Amino acid sequence: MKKLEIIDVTKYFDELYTLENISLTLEENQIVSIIGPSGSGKSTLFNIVAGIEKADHGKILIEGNDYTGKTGRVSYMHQKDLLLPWKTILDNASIPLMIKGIDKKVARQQAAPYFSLFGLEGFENHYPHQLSGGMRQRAALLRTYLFAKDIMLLDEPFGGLDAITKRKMQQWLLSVLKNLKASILFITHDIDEALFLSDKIYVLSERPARIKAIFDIGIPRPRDNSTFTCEEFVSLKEKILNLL
Ligand SMILES: Nc1ncnc2c1ncn2[C@@H]1O[C@H](COP(=O)(O)OP(=O)(O)OP(=O)(O)O)[C@@H](O)[C@H]1O
Repeated sequence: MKKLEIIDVTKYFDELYTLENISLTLEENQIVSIIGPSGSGKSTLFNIVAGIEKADHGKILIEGNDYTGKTGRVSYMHQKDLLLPWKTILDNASIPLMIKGIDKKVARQQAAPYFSLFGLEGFENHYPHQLSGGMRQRAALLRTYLFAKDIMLLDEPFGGLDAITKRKMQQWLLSVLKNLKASILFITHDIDEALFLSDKIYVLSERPARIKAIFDIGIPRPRDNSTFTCEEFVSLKEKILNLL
């Protein structure tokens, strides 16, 4: 099933031509990555999907319904985790439920069962500064997930992490997705990351961003460390590198 369709989206910021006829499809339970040069318009595209920014032309369909310009349907996580430093991890995770009008106590009760799946069990009452970088990102991912469980927009969620933590987080994300039904649109500058995680990769051009190429990633799952050196991975990586 098509969870999300971006149809022919064009965007100008005054004279600045940013997105040119972008169309993209995210199927249910897929991870689709977007790779493109800095400043090409990837975050702008996410803002349009989230309804925060208006497109000059084009549509956003979610499960076939028109969500162009509407907020609140998909969850969205930025590179900087933005956990509130004065709130515990449990209270941070409860925020999206409270935004939806759920009482604080009930929100905590609903968020708590996810802590073990997100590798945060025992840290419910800790504050963000007491957690490692990877744990903070998992907490931010949990908070994002609790806002809208089925469609998540992740804008370089592991961009600020060291290489080893990043690799662990990618593996963790794939394993956790076996238990959570979620469709993910993922922005990254990291080709290895895109290839490791994705079912499909869209490569964007310099601004105005056009779709330069679309790759279906048939690398078998489950993926593990050996994925990074398999023939298909290496050959796709070379093709993408040549496009950027
Ligand atoms: N609100 C805005 N007003 C004017 N220009 C904007 C606005 N938001 C973004 N831009 C411009 O649009 C272009 C695309 O920005 P955007 O942040 O979407 O790129 P990006 O591909 O996400 O970049 P990066 O990979 O560096 O995060 C940039 O030139 C940026 O300066």
